[in-house]
Amino acid sequence: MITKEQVLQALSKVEEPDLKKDLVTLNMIKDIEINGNKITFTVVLTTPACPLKEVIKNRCIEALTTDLGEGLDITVNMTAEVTSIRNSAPVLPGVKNIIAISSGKGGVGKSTVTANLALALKQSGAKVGIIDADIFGPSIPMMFGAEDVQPLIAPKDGKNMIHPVIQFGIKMISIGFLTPADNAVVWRGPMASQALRQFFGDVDWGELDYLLIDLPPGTSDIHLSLVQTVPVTGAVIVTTPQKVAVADATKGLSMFRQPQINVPILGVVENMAYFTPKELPDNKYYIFGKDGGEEMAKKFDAPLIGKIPLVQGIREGGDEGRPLMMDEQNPTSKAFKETAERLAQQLAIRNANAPQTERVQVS
Ligand SMILES: Nc1ncnc2c1ncn2[C@@H]1O[C@H](COP(=O)(O)OP(=O)(O)OP(=O)(O)O)[C@@H](O)[C@H]1O
Repeated sequence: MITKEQVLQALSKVEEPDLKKDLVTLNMIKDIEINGNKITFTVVLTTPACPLKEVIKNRCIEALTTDLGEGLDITVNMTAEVTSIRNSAPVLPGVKNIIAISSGKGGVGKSTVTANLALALKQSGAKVGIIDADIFGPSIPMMFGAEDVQPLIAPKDGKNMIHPVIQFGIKMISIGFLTPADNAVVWRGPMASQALRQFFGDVDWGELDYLLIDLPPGTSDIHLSLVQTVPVTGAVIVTTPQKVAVADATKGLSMFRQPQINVPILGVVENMAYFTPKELPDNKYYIFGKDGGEEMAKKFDAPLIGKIPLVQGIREGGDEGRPLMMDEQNPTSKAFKETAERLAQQLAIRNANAPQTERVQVS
């Protein structure tokens, strides 16, 4: 008769390819049931967006067959619980990961990438939120077709809390929901920083796997307010391959790596990496230069997590308030899906290997 111990013994030979430890040590095997030659168990992955789901599943079956023989009836259920190192965080304990999305130069597509990555993560089964931290030029409400929506304000535990707007299954907050768009530009720096702090302290975010922060371009007061307000789990740098964009993105990357800030870089996204006309699908035109983001990632030893093409549908999706990821059949959605998977993967690796980021203290 097959025992639970034998099953665990076999599965302890399967390594999680990213975390480089076996599934049993990582506590990823749950609910083993054995009935004659029928074995059922669950593998709890570190993210529903795990790109290695099938690989891990097949390796489990292989390991069991090798150890316990052919002719087994094996059912592997794959589920996921997003990992977090924020368990005892004083601010937003229900939010597992806070991810800053940053760029150097303006207009490189940071908000577009944020919106589509959020949707790709959500489609994988994760709970996702966005803070539009671009107080001076908020674009998230428009990109999600939610410009006229006003968030609800309701008391919770004796305090008035803002409920995030929920659009396409993503919880979001933006200054654009709270003030008329024309007002935002005249805000002074300290007021903008105060608004950002309120997005953390006065919004009822509930439980989230990933909270994406769409930062303003450059390295601003808002960036510093962010790292002073919450420990940021990691940062993503968005750039086009263009020289000036890469030069500015490098400054952004270096800021997160400064010893007193010390936010891990989860990856670089090269946006507008190439253009492929519909009528010539095999041709690639490098309108903004070639591989600039990739080279930057290499130089700074950061993972390149995606190359997004320049596609009319991406621009149209943004302008029409329905990001391209809402159309899962669109061939370009694959680029965002894969980028989201690599982001989730890098985050799981980061959470397995490094402690909580410290909040930056003002001295
Ligand atoms: N891959 C792409 N293909 C086509 N258009 C794109 C792509 N990425 C972004 N865009 C378009 O480029 C414009 C700028 O994008 P977006 O607003 O996301 O940039 P940003 O870096 O967030 O800008 P800001 O500096 O204002 O914060 C938008 O019109 C958007 O639709």
